[in-house]
Amino acid sequence: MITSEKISQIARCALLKEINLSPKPGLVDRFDNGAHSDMDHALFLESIDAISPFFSLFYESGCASTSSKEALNDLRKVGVKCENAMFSATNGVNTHKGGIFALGLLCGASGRLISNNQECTIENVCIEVSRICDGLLHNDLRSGNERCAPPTAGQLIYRQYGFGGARAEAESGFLTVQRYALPAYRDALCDGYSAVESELISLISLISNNNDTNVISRSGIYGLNYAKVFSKKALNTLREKGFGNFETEVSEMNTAFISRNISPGGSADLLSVMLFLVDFERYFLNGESVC
Ligand SMILES: CC(C)(COP(=O)(O)OP(=O)(O)OC[C@H]1O[C@@H](n2cnc3c(N)ncnc32)[C@H](O[C@H]2O[C@H](COP(=O)(O)OP(=O)(O)OP(=O)(O)O)[C@@H](O)[C@H]2O)[C@@H]1O)[C@@H](O)C(=O)NCCC(=O)NCCS
Ligand SMILES: Nc1ncnc2[nH]cnc12
Repeated sequence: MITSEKISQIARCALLKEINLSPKPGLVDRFDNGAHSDMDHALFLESIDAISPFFSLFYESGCASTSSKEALNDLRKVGVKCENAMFSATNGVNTHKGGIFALGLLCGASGRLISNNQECTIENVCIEVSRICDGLLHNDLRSGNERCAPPTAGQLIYRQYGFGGARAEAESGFLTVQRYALPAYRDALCDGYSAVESELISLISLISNNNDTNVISRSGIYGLNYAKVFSKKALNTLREKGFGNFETEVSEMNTAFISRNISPGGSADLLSVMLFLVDFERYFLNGESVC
């Protein structure tokens, strides 16, 4: 398979694994629609089909770029077209805006690494995303620099609380994923949990650490703190009482999140990022078969 197709397959696979992971608190999954009245599992599959053809375009755009700094503008042009395709497929529902942004950057950064013969490690691809996004938070969100009117939820939350959301995660080289989700995933696999169980543990560790602007826009700072505290408690339950009790607590968290309109969509996007990174390194560095 040619490289752009493989990158595209890894990105699509990350989105499919995320949406199929069930149960997930407050999020759409195979069991229910979480805190959402306008989305369901089938809509996410339609959205993934609409987005997938763009992943090879992000990759090729990264390959063609002459510097990290220059790459962002071209990637964003592909990103806007991809967002439009998503909105047409979902009748205007925002299923994957954050996911397109994060995975589009990762596909573009992969193109830059591979075309420059750099080693395909998780660390290198995250450093490249960080270089591509250098200055993004300041340039997009500093007062007077906003890219669109009316301001988006992300822009308003940055002004009010200073949380940088999807942009800050990308500009940091996905630090929240590297610091919390990946170690949780690897530890869980080492402890003998299945890949899917390990994905759920990673998601809960993301929710307990991520300043998800999607949670804040739907349920305020109260909702963010509630989500963090509840997911920390579930991780303690996992350590003290094992996976069965943890899974029961995740189901209780789902009911509690739904009644408070909490949807950790940013953490779902970061789970997709982690899944992309794991398969990217397994395939391109270690030569393992993935997806
Ligand atoms: C730079 C872009 C991300 C655009 O940013 P923008 O300012 O337009 O949007 P934000 O409000 O900043 O949020 C973007 C999405 O990022 C996800 N997210 C939030 N916090 C984090 C985080 N800490 N880490 C990672 N990702 C994060 C989140 O996406 C998920 O939630 C969406 C579903 O939410 P939902 O509440 O159901 O739907 P909404 O439409 O938001 O509200 P309702 O009306 O339904 O109540 C879903 O997309 C998930 O993926 C945030 O939504 C980037 O998109 C970009 O550059 N785009 C190109 C166009 C462009 O340049 N735009 C710049 C501004 S015009
Ligand atoms: N499974 C999911 N449910 C709701 N919002 C999301 N954003 C990304 N994945 C999501």
